[in-house]
Amino acid sequence: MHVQEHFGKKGVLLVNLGTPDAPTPRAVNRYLGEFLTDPRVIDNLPGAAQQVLVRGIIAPIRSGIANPFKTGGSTKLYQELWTENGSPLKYYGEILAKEVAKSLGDEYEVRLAMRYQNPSIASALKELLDAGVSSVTIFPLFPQYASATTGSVHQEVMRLLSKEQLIPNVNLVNSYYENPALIKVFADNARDMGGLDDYDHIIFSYHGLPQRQLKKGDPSDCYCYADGTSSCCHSIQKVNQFCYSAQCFATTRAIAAELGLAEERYTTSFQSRLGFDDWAKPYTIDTLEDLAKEKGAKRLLCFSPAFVSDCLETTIEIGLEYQEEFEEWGGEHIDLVPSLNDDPRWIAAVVEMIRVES
Ligand SMILES: C=CC1=C(C)c2cc3[nH]c(cc4nc(cc5[nH]c(cc1n2)c(C)c5CCC(=O)O)C(CCC(=O)O)=C4C)c(C)c3C=C
Ligand SMILES: [Fe+2]
Ligand SMILES: [Fe+2]
Repeated sequence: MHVQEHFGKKGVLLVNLGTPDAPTPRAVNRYLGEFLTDPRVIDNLPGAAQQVLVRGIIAPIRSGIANPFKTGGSTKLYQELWTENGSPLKYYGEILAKEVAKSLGDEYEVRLAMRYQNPSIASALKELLDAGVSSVTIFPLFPQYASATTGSVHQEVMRLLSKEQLIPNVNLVNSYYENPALIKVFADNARDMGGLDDYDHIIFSYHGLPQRQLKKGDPSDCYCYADGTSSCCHSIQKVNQFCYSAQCFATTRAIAAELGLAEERYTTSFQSRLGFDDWAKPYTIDTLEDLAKEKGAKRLLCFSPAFVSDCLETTIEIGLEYQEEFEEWGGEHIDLVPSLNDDPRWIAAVVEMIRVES
């Protein structure tokens, strides 16, 4: 129900984080340069210092461009991730946009954009505005809200729209961490693997965030993420409704409930820490070490419900790097629950959420 009639199509922008254009040091350097100079991603450095540090040191070293004789860390990982279809994050994003457009039909105009690199938000938004859409619905491909991801997407959209003479109706989707259809796809994907009881333990591993950012995002100041033992963000209320950590715990609870998992069978943990500051705890890597060394765990099942498609952080970081460490500590195998990717049930879930929001 809208306050005015809509003429023309409704625009939809599906936005994910972004990925390098190619698995080469130059492209990875460009990607990391844009990503890590975002003040919502590294939020504790003055602008000029962030530019110098990221573009002069962090991105060149991480991408390997600073050392022409050795392929750098992130570039090597992207080379392992790359498939004949390119980066999975972009490949599945493109399929999602195409299928969502097909399901929504003529009433809608749908585009995929990436917060960093390509296709850019600027180019996709321009296409929608040029098509004369009556509204734009921004649908970030992050089920849980974080200032560094969803917040940054929304800020970039608002920055671009603020320059327009004609600003259409705008809908900004914040999060969908408990969407029943999304929860069911993750749960069904685990069920389809068969034998949940055969696993020694189940991990729900989310992308981490610096504790500093979690504190800013949760006025309740409960520090639930500082050591992973406090339980104040293990329920969502008005005060912590946008807390990333609280939303992650809520996603875990919903999947666990759908599967009927007892609480002692699973752990929520956080991965992909960058830098020297404390991030949300427990760290996935510490949880794996404890499970292997102290609890004698051999077979683990791992959900990655902060990501809607395969990406570096799932396929490579968990599937290869953590797997290797786990084996060194005496474990045998970490099975990854398949991501949502181009699953028709996930596509239907997105279509349904967009119909409600637009
Ligand atoms: C799912 C939500 C994500 C949050 C929250 C997030 C926060 C965050 N990330 C970094 C630094 C890096 N992240 C990198 C890769 C990456 N991150 C996400 C998602 C979230 N990040 C995705 C989907 C990906 C993979 C993209 C792909 O191409 O497959 C990387 C690049 C890889 C590397 O060099 O290690 C960095 C760097 C920070 C600092 C941060 C919060 C402050
Ligand atoms: Fe990240
Ligand atoms: Fe919290």
